[in-house]
Amino acid sequence: MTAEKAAEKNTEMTAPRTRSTAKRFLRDLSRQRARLWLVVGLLACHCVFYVLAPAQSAIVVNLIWEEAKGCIAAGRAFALTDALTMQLGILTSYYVIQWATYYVSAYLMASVAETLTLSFRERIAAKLNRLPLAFFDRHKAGEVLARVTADLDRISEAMQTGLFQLMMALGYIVGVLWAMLYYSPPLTCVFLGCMGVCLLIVQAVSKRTFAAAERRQETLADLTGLVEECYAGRNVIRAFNHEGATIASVGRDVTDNCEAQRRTDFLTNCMNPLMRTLTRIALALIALACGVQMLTGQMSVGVAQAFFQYVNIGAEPLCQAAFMVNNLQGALASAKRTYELLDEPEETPDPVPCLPAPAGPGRVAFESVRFGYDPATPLMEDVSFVAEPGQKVAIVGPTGAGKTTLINLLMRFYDVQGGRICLDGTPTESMARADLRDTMGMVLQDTWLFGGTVAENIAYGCPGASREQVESAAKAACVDHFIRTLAHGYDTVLDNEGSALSQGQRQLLTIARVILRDPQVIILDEATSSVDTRTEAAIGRAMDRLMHGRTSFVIAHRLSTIRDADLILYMEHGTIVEQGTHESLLAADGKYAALYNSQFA
Ligand SMILES: Nc1ncnc2c1ncn2[C@@H]1O[C@H](COP(=O)(O)OP(=O)(O)OP(=O)(O)O)[C@@H](O)[C@H]1O
Repeated sequence: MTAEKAAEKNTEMTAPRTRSTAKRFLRDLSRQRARLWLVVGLLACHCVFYVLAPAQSAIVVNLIWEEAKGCIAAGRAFALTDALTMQLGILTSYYVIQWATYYVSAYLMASVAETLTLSFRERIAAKLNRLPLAFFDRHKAGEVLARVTADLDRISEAMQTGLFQLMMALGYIVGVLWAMLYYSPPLTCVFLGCMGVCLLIVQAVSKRTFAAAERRQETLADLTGLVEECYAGRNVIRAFNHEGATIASVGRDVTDNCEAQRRTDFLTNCMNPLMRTLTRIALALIALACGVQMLTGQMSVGVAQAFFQYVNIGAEPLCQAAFMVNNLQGALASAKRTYELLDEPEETPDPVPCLPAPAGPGRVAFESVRFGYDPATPLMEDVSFVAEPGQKVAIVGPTGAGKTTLINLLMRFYDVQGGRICLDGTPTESMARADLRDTMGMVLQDTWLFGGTVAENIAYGCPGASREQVESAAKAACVDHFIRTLAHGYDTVLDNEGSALSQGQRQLLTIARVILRDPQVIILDEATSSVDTRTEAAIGRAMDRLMHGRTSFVIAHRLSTIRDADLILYMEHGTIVEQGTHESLLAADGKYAALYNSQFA
């Protein structure tokens, strides 16, 4: 299949999609039907007075013409007659009404557009919270960001320009045709002939514009995703001297976006000169006919100039048609991408009614759990173990063994595909996710701090906590002393996710956050390798305090810290291949013993 045929097929396939997107978009828009009807009413009023103004100007011009001819014949000076003054007053009032109705309707349209954008943003924000983590595994942050920013901005812009102008253009054309038919039906037919040709061209081009605009938004999302990735990985890029390759790949995405933008702009701009030429031909023909009718006395000077004004008013929307169509097609392409995000399959909803999360004591049981990120290729086939209340469970194994996955399932970031996980005898899938997560506290390697004060960051899981509670959590996490050395102590604002803090300091703050939350079950991803020995000792003490009296899961990277664990799970290829205490596993002389001996022998 040639490239042109493929493009043709693509264009044919986009037509039904465009229609269904347009229908859905109109449904969303109709939620503000009262304000929209007001806009339509005001615009109709604006168009009526816009179209009446040339007719009124014909009366004024004819009066001036008659008065001027009378003055020349009588040899007197030109003076404003009462009739002329009154007609001039009426003409001025038409212009004032036109202006006022235009501005009020434009203001209302802007508010309709912004309210719609706001509702899309709210729906997307709520949706992002309901999407499973698998969605975020598949999509780059920048790509999602582009839908929330660039796509929604385009919809808003198109409504305020494209849709608004389209409604106004339709009003002008209807009014102008009515006025033209009143003055001269034959000349109106000339104008209608030109308009028909223009509309055929617009229709042919608009079919292609949707596909072009969709491609433009896609390339923009790819570019945003890549730039976001490069920004986040800037240190690694420099460390590996990959600046050149990175610039080249950004360059490729920029070129793709530029190409898509160029095609969309070309489709818009190529039509304008063509439309102008066609309308100029219509104007020339009409001017010729008006001249002949004036010379034969069939048309007055005032009517001729009014007719000319009507042709201009009617021609302008035709010249702008490509712009309006492009604008609206671009908005539809953006709306389609927004709906795609809103239609993404969500996490399975919490059961109704759901069981309350047990208040304690924190017994966790995995019962024949089966799971795979891709259900077709299971990672875990039959994972079972029990963590008794207050026990420390260490999870060890080579990289990619499934340690993090086990935690992801416990937190219900992903749902199990077989078997079940119970907390104090209650299956976790029978509880609301929020209730389950309330019982758990996580300290990850990937510490996350947000732009706010140190105190706010510690109180993230308990927004109502008092300053005393925050400070005592910080003391328990061995980070109080460090916080007091900061410029504003607990009120120091952390910028850029706390990037000015060291990895160890960030981890101590996240430990304080979990201590304050006081959960039943603790999950620790041990990450002490990147900190100095003093900080490591402080983190170790803080973690011990955190785990004291609570069921805890520790993803251990160094076996020295887990000799005292009540249960050690040794994992490989998603399966627990050995479980027991340190002593029993050493005695069994299996894989754990081999790993331990490789580290300490
Ligand atoms: N979001 C994901 N989507 C698809 N596959 C994943 C995802 N996360 C992990 N995996 C795969 O699942 C397997 C287990 O990964 P997991 O992160 O649980 O290992 P791990 O034992 O925690 O490794 P490490 O010690 O390196 O952190 C790996 O093969 C990994 O490639």
